Amino acid sequence: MEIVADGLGMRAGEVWLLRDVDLRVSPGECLVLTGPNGSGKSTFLRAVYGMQEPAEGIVTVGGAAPDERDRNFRRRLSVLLDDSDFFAEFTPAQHLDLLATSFGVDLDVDTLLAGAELADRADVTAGSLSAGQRRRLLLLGATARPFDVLLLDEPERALDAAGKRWLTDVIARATGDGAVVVLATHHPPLLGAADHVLELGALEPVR
Ligand SMILES: Nc1ncnc2c1ncn2[C@@H]1O[C@H](COP(=O)(O)OP(=O)(O)OP(=O)(O)O)[C@@H](O)[C@H]1O
Repeated sequence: MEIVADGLGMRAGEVWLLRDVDLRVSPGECLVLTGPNGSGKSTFLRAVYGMQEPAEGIVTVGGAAPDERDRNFRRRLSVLLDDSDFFAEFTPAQHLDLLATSFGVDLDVDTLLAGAELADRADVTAGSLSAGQRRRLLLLGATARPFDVLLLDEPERALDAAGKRWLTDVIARATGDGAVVVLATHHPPLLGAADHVLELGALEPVR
């Protein structure tokens, strides 16, 4: 599913966060969004997910306007924008079982948990995981399910050095499988995954 922005402009109140953005991200490619706090990275991700309308121009996903309310659309986009996809009373193994059931896929839960270094945490309630372990579980959930597009907002949050290397591998696997990945980051090494970089931060007043 290709992502296309054509003359895209997004505002926050009386400033343009981004304007006149033209880009095309094809299957197998990764777009990395960079820029300081408040520069519009999350806003761009919300536009791609159809949560926020552009003020100008258009963004399309797979040739159509994105709509997060559309179930078929949501099944093709995997999104990790905050920590909400998380059930504190479920164990990591139960999270992955639930995912396998809802997407009708077989998941090798033990291998996935081992890859995320969560094997010894498989059967404790997720509410008792550390911040970095919780992030690993969320990333695992977002990437173990089928998707054509993966949207990640600061996926490196709370990860240690080994976790960040694992994240890099997970992203490479996703693009290698032909998905489009769009991620916002404050972790410069993730720019190594980028086929395209959108640098935000030139806030311009709305006249
Ligand atoms: N719902 C909203 N209503 C009004 N303004 C908003 C809303 N959401 C975000 N903003 C504003 O838009 C600007 C961009 O926010 P955004 O979250 O997109 O930045 P970001 O680049 O992701 O920042 P960070 O690096 O801190 O995550 C900020 O000034 C923010 O206050």
